[in-house]
Amino acid sequence: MPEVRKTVRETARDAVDDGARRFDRPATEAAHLVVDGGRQLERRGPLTVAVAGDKSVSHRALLAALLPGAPAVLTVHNANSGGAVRALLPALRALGLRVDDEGGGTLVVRRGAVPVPQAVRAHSGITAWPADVPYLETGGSSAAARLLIGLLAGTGTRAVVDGDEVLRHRPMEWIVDPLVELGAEVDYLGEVGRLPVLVRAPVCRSAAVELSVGSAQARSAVLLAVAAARLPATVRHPVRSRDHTERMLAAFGAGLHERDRTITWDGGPYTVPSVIDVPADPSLAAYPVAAHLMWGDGAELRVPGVCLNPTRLGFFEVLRRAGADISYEDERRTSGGEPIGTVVARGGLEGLESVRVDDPALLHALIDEVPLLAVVAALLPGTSRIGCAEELRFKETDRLTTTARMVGAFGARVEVEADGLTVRGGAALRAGTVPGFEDHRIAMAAATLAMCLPGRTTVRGGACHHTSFPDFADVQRAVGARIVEDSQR
Ligand SMILES: O=C(O)C1=C[C@@H](OP(=O)(O)O)[C@@H](O)[C@H](O)C1
Ligand SMILES: C=C(OP(=O)(O)O)C(=O)O
Repeated sequence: MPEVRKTVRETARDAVDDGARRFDRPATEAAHLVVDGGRQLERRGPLTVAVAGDKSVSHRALLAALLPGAPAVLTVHNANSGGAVRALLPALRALGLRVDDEGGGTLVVRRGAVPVPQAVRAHSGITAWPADVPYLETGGSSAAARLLIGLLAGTGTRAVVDGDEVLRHRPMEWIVDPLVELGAEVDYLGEVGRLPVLVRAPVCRSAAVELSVGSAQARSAVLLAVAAARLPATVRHPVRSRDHTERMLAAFGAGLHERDRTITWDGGPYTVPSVIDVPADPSLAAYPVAAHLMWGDGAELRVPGVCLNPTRLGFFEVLRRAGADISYEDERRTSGGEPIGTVVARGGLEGLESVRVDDPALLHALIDEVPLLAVVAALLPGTSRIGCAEELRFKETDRLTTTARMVGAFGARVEVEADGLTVRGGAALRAGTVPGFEDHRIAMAAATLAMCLPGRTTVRGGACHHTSFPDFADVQRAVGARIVEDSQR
C-alpha cells in the first residue's frame, strides 16, 4: 500500500484548482443534437415508452461468462447496445470468447473460440509492451475496464488492460490497491494509478479489505476477483452504492452476506446460468421522466420493465421527496436478483421548491443522473444542493465542472464546490448553443432541458449519447420532443 494515500475528498479538492482541464476533451467529432423547444404530441393521454437494458447489469452479465464453471454458451437478453457495453466485446474476443449479436439486444457468448487480438493503442510512455499476453482495450468504459481487471485477477489470467485517452486518466488504484492486498500482482505500465495495467498474478490471500471509495466498480472488481478465485474474503466499504454484482452472485447461489457495510464471501460454490435477462435501465428512464415533468402538460408517463433496485432510484426518490408525483408499480418479477417494475410519472414540477442530496448513499443512487438533476433544479424556484459528490470529478469528465458549465450556458446560476453543486433557481433560462463535453450524461441532460425552453438549442457533440442510450432521441421524440441529430457537419 502507498504510505500516504490521498482521500477522494482531498483529491477532488485538488482537482478544483486544476479546473475542468484535467478531464476536458478536445473538440468533439460527434454530431450535434438540435432541439426545438416545446412538446409535440398528438394526444395528451397516458403514454408508455420503453428504454434499453441496464448498462451496469449488461456489463456484469457478459463478464459472468469468464467466471469459473460458466456454461459453454451464455445468452444475455436485452443487453444495452451502447458504446460502453460494446467496448467490452473486443476484449472478450481477445480472451477467446466468441460473442454474437443476435439482434434485439441478445448477445450470445461462447467459450473456446480462437482469440481475436486487439490492436495496441500507442502510449507516449511505453516503448515495449509485455509480450505473449493478450492486450485488452475497453474504450472509454471504466466499468468494463475495472470489472475486467478484477475478473482477470481472480481467474489468474495474465493480460494487459487499457482504455482510450480519457479512460487512461481515470483512477485505477481504487481497484488495484485492494487487489494487491489480496495478493494479486498488478503493474502499472505507464503512469502510477492509471491504465494500462498488466495483471500478472492472481489474488491468493484471504484478507479483509477496506475500500476507501464508494465506487460500485471498485467493490465489484474485488468481489468478482474473490468469486472467480473461490477465495473467502471480507470487504468493508464506506457506502452502499449500486449492488448489482452482489445481487448477481447471490442469484447464482454464492454465499455472500452483508451486514453493517461489510460483505462476507464464503468462497463456496455457485452456478452461472445459461441465460441472463437484463432489466431496463433506470438511469435511461430518468430522461423521459424528467422531460415529462419539466413540460408538466401531460397526463401520465409509464416506463415498464425497469430495474427497481433501490440503489439506482435516487433520481426519482429525490424528486418524490421534493413533491413530484412519481410512483413504481411492482411487476412481481425479478431477474438475476433485480426487482423489476414500471416507473409512473404524473403532472409536472409545480409546487416543487428545490432538491437536496446530502447523504452519500443517496448520491450514489443517482450518481449518473447528477447532470439531469442539476437541470431540473435550474427550473425550480429555490436553492438546490447536490452534495457528497466528490467522486463525480473522476467520471468521463469532471462532472461537477462540466455540469455547471452546461447548465450555466442556459443562463442558470450554479456554483461548484469541492464536493458538489449549488443551483440557485429562478434564473431566466434560454435556448442557444451549449457544450456537451463529449460526455453522454451531460449531453443528454442538456438536450432534455432544451426540450422545455422556447427556441432552438444545439448541444455540441450531443450524439455521444450513443455511449449509453443509442435511442435517446427516439425515446424523447416518443414523449413529444423535437430533436434531431445534425449530421451535416
Ligand atoms: O458499477 C457500474 O456499472 C457503474 C458504477 C458507477 O461508477 P462508480 O461505481 O465508479 O461510481 C456508475 O457511474 C457507472 O456508470 C457504472
Ligand atoms: C460514468 C459512467 O460510466 P463509466 O464509469 O463506466 O465510464 C456513466 O455511464 O455515466
